[in-house]
Amino acid sequence: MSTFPPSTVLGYPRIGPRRELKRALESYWSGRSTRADLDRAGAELRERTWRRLAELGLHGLPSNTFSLYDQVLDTAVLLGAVPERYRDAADPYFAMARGTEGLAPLRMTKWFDTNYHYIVPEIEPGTVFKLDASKVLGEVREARALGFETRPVIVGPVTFLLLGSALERLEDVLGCYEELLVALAAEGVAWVQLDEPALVGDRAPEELAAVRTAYERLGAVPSRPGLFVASYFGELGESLPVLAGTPVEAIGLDLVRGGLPAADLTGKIVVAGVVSGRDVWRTSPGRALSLLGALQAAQVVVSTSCSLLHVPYTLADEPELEAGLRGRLAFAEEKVAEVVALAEAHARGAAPGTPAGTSADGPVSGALLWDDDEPSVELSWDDEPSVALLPEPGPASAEAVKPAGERSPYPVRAAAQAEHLRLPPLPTTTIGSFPQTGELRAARAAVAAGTLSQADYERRVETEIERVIRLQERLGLDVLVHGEPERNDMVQYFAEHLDGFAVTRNGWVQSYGSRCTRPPILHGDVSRPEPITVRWARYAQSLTSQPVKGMLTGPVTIVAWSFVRDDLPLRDVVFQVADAIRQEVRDLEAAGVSIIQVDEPALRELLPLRRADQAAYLEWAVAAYRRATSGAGDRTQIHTHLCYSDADQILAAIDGLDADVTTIESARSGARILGAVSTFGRGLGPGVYDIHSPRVPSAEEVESLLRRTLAALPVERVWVNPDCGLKTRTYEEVEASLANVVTATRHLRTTLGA
Ligand SMILES: Nc1nc2c(c(=O)[nH]1)N[C@@H](CNc1ccc(C(=O)N[C@@H](CCC(=O)N[C@@H](CCC(=O)N[C@@H](CCC(=O)O)C(=O)O)C(=O)O)C(=O)O)cc1)CN2
Ligand code: MET
Ligand SMILES: [Zn+2]
Repeated sequence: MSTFPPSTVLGYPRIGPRRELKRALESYWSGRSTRADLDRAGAELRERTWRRLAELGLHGLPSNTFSLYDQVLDTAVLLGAVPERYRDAADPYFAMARGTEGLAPLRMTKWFDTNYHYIVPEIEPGTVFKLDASKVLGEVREARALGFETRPVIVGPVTFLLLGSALERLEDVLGCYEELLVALAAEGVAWVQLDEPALVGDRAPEELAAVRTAYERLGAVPSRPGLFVASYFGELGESLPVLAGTPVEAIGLDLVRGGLPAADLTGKIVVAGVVSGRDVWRTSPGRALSLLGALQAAQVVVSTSCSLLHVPYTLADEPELEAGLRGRLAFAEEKVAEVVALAEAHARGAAPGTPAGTSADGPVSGALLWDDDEPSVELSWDDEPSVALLPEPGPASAEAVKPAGERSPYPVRAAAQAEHLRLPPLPTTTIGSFPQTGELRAARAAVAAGTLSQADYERRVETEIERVIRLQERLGLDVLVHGEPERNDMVQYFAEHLDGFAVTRNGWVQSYGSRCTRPPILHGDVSRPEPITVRWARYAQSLTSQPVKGMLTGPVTIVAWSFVRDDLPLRDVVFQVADAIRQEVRDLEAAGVSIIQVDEPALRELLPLRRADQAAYLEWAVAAYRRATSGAGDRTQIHTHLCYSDADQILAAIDGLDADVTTIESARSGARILGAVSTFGRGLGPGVYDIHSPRVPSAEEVESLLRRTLAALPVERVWVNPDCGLKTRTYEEVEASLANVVTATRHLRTTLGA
């Protein structure tokens, strides 16, 4: 087996530094360009990435890290797991990802504990696996034509099947992987990377047995590339000795979140993830080199802890960042430079902390890595003892805040709210955002460019709020929203109005498909200099006699979707944000807003991957939410919103949030949540409209989902709403869909005799 290149990354961003892929995709989807145009845009992005990685001095270049939508969907296509109903679609790949006329898309859910979403493979007993290696081989050839030898990256068989809840199909799938290895060897590929992040979670004995079977079988393929199994997002734990006992030549370890391996890896190549792919902080060279030096292995390769998909492209595109902060940061390109510099230092046998100084061959090598040698503190959410030993966070300000938990019990509040709000049965509402129009986005860009005044911008926001209010009145919705037109994003907007955060101009990170966010950087103590949303809420309420919900993002979500300082326990940081939101809740209430929604869609996302750590997390996360919301009086109705399909796993914690009403994704996931909600003790709105798809649901479809909800919950507690906010949809889609939602609800009310 050949040696492994001394430095590599597990994966790379693919949306393009200026979101070129987003534009190419959306242009193709809207019919403004052809599939060939899209493919050309993809090829340009791949070429640019390989060239840049090589320029930065990286030795082991990955391929197949590009995807037009999602790497798990690509793997399903690779293995032939395309459900029958999509096969005749004009473009089956995007039909699975987004749905088409009359055809709902596949489910989509969060990739482990990240804000990236993957398409859930649909594997039925009748699924026939059949290899289609064209994309993988195509990228290898494409890179080779440019002069680059690459290592294809593919989701591994165990993770793929666990994501598709079909581990029993291991034998069938392994046949395809064996065939793939043979094809790659015939192509002259030296190494292949199989990603197995699922192995960092708790794995049952039969799952560990599947790991053994899989890698013994693949290891036994007579003529094959070297096998590199990559783990990330945590420590392998009990999977490590199993994997180490198979013939795989190289094992990737996340040494940012996990510790040095406990198993004997002296016969293996260790691909050491010492540069974090999950944060934007510079790597401490001292810590990284001592880890590298401590590894006992046949070869130590320097790498990232996971794919760099989760960080922005480059600091070079952020001229406005304050210099002091900037000096502490590294985005993808800078992280690649760190990997290269660490590999050089490690090869020279540098003692920890020795400046590299002389590595003058790369444009960003030495200086970036070494000129500030402050050891950075480890990620605090792995830091259990410090979490346990934390003192209670103090109040945000000297002004005495009421202690958490002082609202009356739910039945008392529910009665007070019913009296005050006088809503019909099955009240209809939406989740907050209405379509973000191109005009609004352009107006924000114009303010940033100095070509539109703040006052003119604010008038446009008001005009949009009025349009949204009138539309909802016309549609006949019961609880209105202002539509969030003033927000670029539900997290970034709050970060821009709180002290302690920095935001980027081009720091885009893919969230799903063509959708991206610019995660703010939470680098200091958080506080709220002044009210954030009150003026918009007050304006919206002034336009109508219907109740308008105030709309806030919860503390866990603000932190989860930001890059967070690593010198404080995560819990402390979340409580700082909770105190700021608490002030906003009280100001909204004082302004006469009688329903306030505090979104917590990322509550599930930060749930630790190992069960042993989950209860402690849920306890403080729920406490932070209650701290943010419990300043409201009994008559004020607190809503929360979560949007992921496996909320059933933490339903008890969601109940613990003590919100009066919870709206939750359900339509996109075939209403599977309904099986678990009967014990839920408060108002609940399982979504009846999948907003991630451009499809308009019919009134019949909505009514049938509502009937299923009513079979699971008492009618007095049921709310009617979409799965999530409407910002990614067009007004045309939204009007038609919401009209059907209202029609279905009214029809159902008549059949209830209500
Ligand atoms: N942070 C976060 N995470 C989340 C969600 C979320 O809403 N926020 N929702 C869930 C699903 N994930 C999502 C992630 C992103 C988007 C989304 O719509 N993102 C927008 C960008 C939002 C944004 O920052 N918009 C800015 C910048 C918009 C822009 O593109 N401006 C143009 C210029 C304006 C123009 O002429 O069009 C440019 O920069 O080129 C604004 O509105 O101000 C997109 O990809 O299109 C939706 C859902 C889970 N995770
Ligand atoms: C990802 S959850 C989104 C909630 C937010 N209030 C919205 O409607 O956009
Ligand atoms: Zn949502």
